[in-house]
Amino acid sequence: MQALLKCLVDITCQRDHALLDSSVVSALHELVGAQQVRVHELVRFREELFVRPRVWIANGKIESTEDGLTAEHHGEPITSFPGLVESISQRKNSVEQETPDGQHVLWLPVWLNDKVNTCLEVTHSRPFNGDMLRVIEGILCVYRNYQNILDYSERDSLTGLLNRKTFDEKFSRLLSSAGADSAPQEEGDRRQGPQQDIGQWLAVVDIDHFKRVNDQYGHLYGDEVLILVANLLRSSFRAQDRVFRFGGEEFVVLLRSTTLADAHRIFERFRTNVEKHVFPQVGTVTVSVGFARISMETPVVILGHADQALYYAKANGRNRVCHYDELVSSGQLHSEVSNDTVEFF
Ligand SMILES: Nc1nc2c(ncn2[C@@H]2O[C@H](COP(=O)(O)OP(=O)(O)OP(=O)(O)O)[C@@H](O)[C@H]2O)c(=O)[nH]1
Repeated sequence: MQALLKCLVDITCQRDHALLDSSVVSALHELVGAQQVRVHELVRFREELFVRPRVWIANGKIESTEDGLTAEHHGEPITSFPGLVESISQRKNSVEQETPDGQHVLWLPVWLNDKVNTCLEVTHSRPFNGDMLRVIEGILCVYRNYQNILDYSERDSLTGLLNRKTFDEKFSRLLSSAGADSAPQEEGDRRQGPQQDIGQWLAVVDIDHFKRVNDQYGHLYGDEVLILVANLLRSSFRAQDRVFRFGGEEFVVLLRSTTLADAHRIFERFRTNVEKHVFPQVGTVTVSVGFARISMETPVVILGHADQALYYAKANGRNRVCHYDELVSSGQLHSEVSNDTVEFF
């Protein structure tokens, strides 16, 4: 009883998804004597679902995959885990399986509004008995409720995108984990051509003449446009990219591990997706995008570069995508740090 209470206290004092995952893994390991506990995330890539371990316990030590910009690995196709497929397709809370080497594996999808983004995998040397299952199900309920609360504080209530507070908290961490990937290339790598020049990219997206939408159609239609643009953002980028509502009609996208040519193509595709979309009552809406490479500079500088490219796009016709380095090298923009965003960091 005391061990259970201690685990509940540990779980409910967390203010961060990664720490919450770790405390749930430790709790299940301790309370049911599980040999292995893993938290997986389900990632959709090219219409296929993949299972990617996020946090697990190995030899009594908690391990995790960093939420890094370089996290390109999609994981294993979900079809490699028949127990998980069965639990999701039959909308079960858990499915137990015995492996060929006599281990017992319990798959537990974390259902949130009929959707599963996360699941737990608990492995034990013995079959799970009633007491163990009751403890696991109780911890799973606390985990689900707490994930809901954390989601609520990390997300913008209108669009459901990650909010600016989350960006401020996470960007420095994402930058440090992207450090190695963003380091300047060696001469030998550079000779392989621009296709090898993989980078991480930050874009600031702003709806054009949004004030006119509010003034002409009212705030309710303005809000509807924000929600629809947020949906287009979600569907235009990959699961491992991150999209934030930064405030008002401004959004920030972190695009992971791609070349400059692809970054251009991806942001252009998003821009045309918005341009082609028919917004109820309002009709056509366009967006301007400024983007910059995520370098070893500080977050303020990187955000400032993307902002400068955005202002250039706004001042030069709107409904376009501009890249900071290209504007600087072509002499259209002078290299200087915008101080507009300094207050955030
Ligand atoms: N409906 C709605 N409007 C918002 C929200 N947040 C900010 N706005 C409005 O967004 C508008 C932003 O206007 P401006 O900054 O002048 O920019 P703009 O009209 O988009 O013009 P450009 O950016 O120069 O193309 C203001 O009218 C704000 O009131 C929101 O949550 N809902």
